[in-house]
Amino acid sequence: MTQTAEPTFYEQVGGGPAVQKLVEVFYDLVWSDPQLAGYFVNADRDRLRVHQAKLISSVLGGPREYSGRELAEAHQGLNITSADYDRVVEHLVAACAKLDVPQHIVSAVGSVVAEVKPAIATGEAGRP
Ligand code: HEM
Repeated sequence: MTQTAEPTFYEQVGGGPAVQKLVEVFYDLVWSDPQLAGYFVNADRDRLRVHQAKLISSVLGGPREYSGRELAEAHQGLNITSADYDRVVEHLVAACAKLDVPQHIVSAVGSVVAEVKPAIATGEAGRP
């Protein structure tokens, strides 16, 4: 008996090279945004790209090899505000649009991103 599996989102967007390109375009937008650049002054950008690509690929049903820190731990102490979080999500959506990621996949990623917001955007209360 054979069953044709639906291609995963990972396969639908074009696999590893497409995810890598997405991460590149995404961080180009984030890092050149004066509203956000300050957060990344001390960040190891190469490691960030690698971990983000693995995380996105796993979210899209690709190889699950994310080995970075838990998101709450990775962003702890950065005091990321809700507005800045939303701004990063805008850049992620813009990067998806630029690379013609199908809308149903962008929506699915958007849901995941909304779910993890409380773990990442913890800075509001601490802001002057
Ligand atoms: C949209 C949801 C987000 C996801 C999925 C995400 C994902 C990640 C991942 C996978 C890492 C790497 C963790 C590691 O290397 O162990 C990371 C680190 C980091 N993220 Fe995010 N992130 C998000 C939102 C944000 C936002 C909104 C900001 C700032 C405005 C931000 C700033 C940073 C910084 C500065 C680091 C590096 C921390 C360090 O090197 O110590 N992230 N993020």
